[in-house]
Amino acid sequence: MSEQELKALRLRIDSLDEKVLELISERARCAQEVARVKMASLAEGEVPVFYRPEREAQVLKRVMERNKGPLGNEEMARLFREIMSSCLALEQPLKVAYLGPEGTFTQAAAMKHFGHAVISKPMAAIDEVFREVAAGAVNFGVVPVENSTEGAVNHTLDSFLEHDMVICGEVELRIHHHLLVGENTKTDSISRIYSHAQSLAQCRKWLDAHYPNVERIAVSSNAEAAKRVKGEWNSAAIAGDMAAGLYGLTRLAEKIEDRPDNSTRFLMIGSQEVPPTGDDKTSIIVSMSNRPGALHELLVPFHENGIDLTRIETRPSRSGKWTYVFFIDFAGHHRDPLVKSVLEQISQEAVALKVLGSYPKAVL
Ligand SMILES: C=C(O[C@@H]1C=C(C(=O)O)C=C[C@H]1O)C(=O)O
Repeated sequence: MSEQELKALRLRIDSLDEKVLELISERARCAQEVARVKMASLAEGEVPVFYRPEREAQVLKRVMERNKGPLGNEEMARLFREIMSSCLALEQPLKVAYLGPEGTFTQAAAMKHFGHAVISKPMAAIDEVFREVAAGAVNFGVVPVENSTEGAVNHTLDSFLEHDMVICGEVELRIHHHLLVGENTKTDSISRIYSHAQSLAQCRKWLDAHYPNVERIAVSSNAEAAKRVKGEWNSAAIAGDMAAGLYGLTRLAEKIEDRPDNSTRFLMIGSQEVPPTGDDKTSIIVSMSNRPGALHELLVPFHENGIDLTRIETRPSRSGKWTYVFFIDFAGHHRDPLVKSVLEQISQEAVALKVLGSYPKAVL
């Protein structure tokens, strides 16, 4: 390609960038107008709601449907995710608490869902994320809820039993783990490997094959593991890209998770009810009396009404020995007439039924 051709193309890019810049600014001004209209139409004492997850899901879906390439749908949606995040921050910067410290997969999930224009606050434990949201110190919290290799995150499920929270969204993240070492690590004399228990479990076979005799030490998070390695010459950490970057560690081995599709699902928790988008999920907690056929009775209404159950999990109820609660996720919104009637049928048989929230299915 000649210099001449390159120069012409760069001029074209400059002129396109000017148009993109102007259009983004116009979009941002529109978002400011939306804020003005929302404020003007408030009733006495009503609190304005700036963040609309159902609208954001629709915007991203529309972008993906209309995208003709060459950028892929996910890539394009990611760019629009950031534009919306910045536009919303003009209306109101969201405050989001997540399971920290900085560099955790939960932080990456928070950024994937809300974009980078949020004020994010790392918390030391899942329960603290719930408490921070309940106290009103942040608008939303982000917590892991299940992993495709290791199953439920029980701390999160149990926290739902203790706090009144509304689930406002979900996001899924592919989890890639690396074996990380610091500048001073003697790589041939590694005697301990730090990571979160979930990550150690997700890499169990790889560790058995490559480091069978090395001590595996579970710490509070992958980011904490990465932090420890920085100051030790004989240890390594299993963690992801964010933690590696944050603590300046290098990858001794990449993508060491046992299952290549290893993914974690995260929930956004808050106090805001989300209206239907037409492609939603609902999460409920149900406790049934301890008698034969109780689980069957719970599931029949879903089957009879053709409602797709996406997940069912059992936890001790904490209100009696050997009594249980069921966490159930299914397709649909609790305001859909069909879902409403299913929930009514269940509540007739159940000891207790609580809708944790209906929210758009993960778009990104
Ligand atoms: C602009 C709005 O407010 C926020 C910003 C959005 C955007 O930038 O597209 C979408 C939904 C809201 O989170 C709106 O409610 O439409």
